[in-house]
Amino acid sequence: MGLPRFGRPKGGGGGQPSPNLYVANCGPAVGISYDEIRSVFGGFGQVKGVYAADESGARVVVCFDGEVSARAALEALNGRPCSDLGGRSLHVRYSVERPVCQAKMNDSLPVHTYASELKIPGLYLLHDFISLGEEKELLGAVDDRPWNSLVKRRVQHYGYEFRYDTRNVDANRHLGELPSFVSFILERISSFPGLPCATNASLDQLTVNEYPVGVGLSPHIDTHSAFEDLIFSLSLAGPCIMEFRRYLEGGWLHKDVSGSDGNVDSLENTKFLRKAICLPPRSMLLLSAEARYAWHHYIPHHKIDIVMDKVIKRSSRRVSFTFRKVRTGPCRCEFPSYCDSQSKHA
Ligand SMILES: O=C(O)CCC(=O)C(=O)O
Ligand SMILES: [Fe+2]
Repeated sequence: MGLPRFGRPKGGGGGQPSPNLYVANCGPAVGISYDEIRSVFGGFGQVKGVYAADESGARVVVCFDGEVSARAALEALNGRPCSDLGGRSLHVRYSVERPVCQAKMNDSLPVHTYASELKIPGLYLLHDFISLGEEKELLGAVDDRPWNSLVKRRVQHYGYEFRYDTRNVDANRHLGELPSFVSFILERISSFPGLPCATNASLDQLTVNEYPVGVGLSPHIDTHSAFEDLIFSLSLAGPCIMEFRRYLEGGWLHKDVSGSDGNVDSLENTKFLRKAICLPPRSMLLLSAEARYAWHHYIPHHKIDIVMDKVIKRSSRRVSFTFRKVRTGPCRCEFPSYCDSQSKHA
């Protein structure tokens, strides 16, 4: 389920009477829970539901079972500080039902919890891959080391440097072994169901990304010729939503050309399938097969995410550890239209 199909009325005034109210300055982002909202509006009649009106977390739609209750609530609560809702002044108007197509466009994508729900071959997510104590140690270790600042986020590279201008690595410039503070992760990676035992030993490149609150990552496929089949990403500190897009016409040439860290989405007008998953802290994501080679991954630039109709405020930075194996020969995957090694234009 996404957002309800009710939006903000156009123009001034309270709008056309309706059982549904659009209430601004109210919601989880300003410290008011849906239960509190339901309880206050419930004083005027039966409330059928309270929903996020948009992704702000500060605007809701309250649906009553009839117009009489909605009118009573609007007249009593609009423009006055409400002591039961933290003394906030609510802006209340009648809500209008949006046409289906508009509702669909504005709807947030359903966000799944388990990788199997996305039905993308080769996508896996293990929750609680590390403990709270281990997470703290990993964060301490990277915070003790120098970060490189990109435009919007900071990074550290181990093993080989990842170059954002070429979206590749220089396989001839080995920076050294992966640091000892990640040894236990590499060992645990061999517990991933169905992987060859030697996988952990072969991973030789680590990128640590630190995303401030609200910062995401442009849609991309990790360059086929740069890395082998398996890409592991461990999430720490804060959660994020990761979206996967399968562009119907493929083509590695369409990749994000925004350079080091820009937000340019050069794929906007192309048709694509979209699926989304929540990556909680301490979870390990694995991209392999089709998920690695044919689906773009993307972290939307949001301060608020909606997961299972709940508004989740991103309140902490997210730090990710991405483990890969640098490729030394050309890629021979089964997805040539996404592959820089196999494209005629490469
Ligand atoms: O932050 C992540 O989990 C993903 C990072 C990523 O996709 C990349 O570095 O290519
Ligand atoms: Fe990536």
